[in-house]
Amino acid sequence: MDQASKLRDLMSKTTKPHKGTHTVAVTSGKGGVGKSTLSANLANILALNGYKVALFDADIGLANLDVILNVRAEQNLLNVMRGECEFSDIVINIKENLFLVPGESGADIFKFNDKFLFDKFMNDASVLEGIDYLIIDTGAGIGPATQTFLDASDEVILVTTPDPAAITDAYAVIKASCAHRKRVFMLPNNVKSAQEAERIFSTIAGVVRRNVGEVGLEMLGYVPNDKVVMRSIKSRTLFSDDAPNTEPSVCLKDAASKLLYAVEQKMLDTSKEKSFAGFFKRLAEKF
Ligand SMILES: Nc1ncnc2c1ncn2[C@@H]1O[C@H](COP(=O)(O)OP(=O)(O)OP(=O)(O)O)[C@@H](O)[C@H]1O
Repeated sequence: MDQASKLRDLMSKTTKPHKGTHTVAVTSGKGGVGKSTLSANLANILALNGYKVALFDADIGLANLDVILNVRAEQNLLNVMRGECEFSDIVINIKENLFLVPGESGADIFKFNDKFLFDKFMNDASVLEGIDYLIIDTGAGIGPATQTFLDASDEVILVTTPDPAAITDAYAVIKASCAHRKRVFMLPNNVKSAQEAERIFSTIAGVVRRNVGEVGLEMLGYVPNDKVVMRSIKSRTLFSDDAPNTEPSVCLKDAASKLLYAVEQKMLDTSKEKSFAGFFKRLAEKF
């Protein structure tokens, strides 16, 4: 069986009714705050709950997700756009319901505006039409490529740590890249307690209210600083698999439930058709 047929076969084994692909960008103001670790574990939690999930690594310059997931991404979307390989060749099936799509750090992907290859990619991308959640690990900061990924996504999760520089940079992302969004979810990471997470949230929310205006900043939850997280990173495993009952996993499961609830609610009042390939079409139009 060729790779495209294998993927189609995996897509057909579904446990939940497919209601379109929801795209969720995970971003941060500053690098090294845990964005990739939380993206991978959030995707894993959704996959464990029966959703079909693709993780799109848009931060490949600082190659991360393949390391975290302990796989080797030989080629990425850039190779597809150059016509060097097929889309299905780059998709890595990590485990049941979880797929990795190695991307590129930004605009380079869509500089290759060969219409034939783009149309072919759009057609080939239909192998992942059954994906329920596309989680995008974007680059950190306010660069134009990251902004484009945020603009093309349905939801944005902003990760920050208690580090004052990370908080200032998180605010800068909201001001520069999210001022027009109705909703941005905040996910403080590496915190000492729920109270510390709340304090970070109210600080940023206060500054946003005074200076940016109508962005609906919502607390998605928090993840504590915990050696379980560090241990799983070192052993290249996911803490949500290794230690499902520890505080980081339980907290991230709570955040995932909140995300699912918010997305389901939004679906009730929008008829916008969402598809896996549709996200890349939106992205290409924006670049
Ligand atoms: N909750 C946590 N508890 C303990 N350590 C953590 C936690 N979250 C992240 N870390 C540490 O932070 C490091 C950086 O995490 P990660 O690579 O996910 O960050 P990132 O924001 O994606 O970085 P980059 O900007 O390079 O993409 C990890 O190696 C880990 O040691």
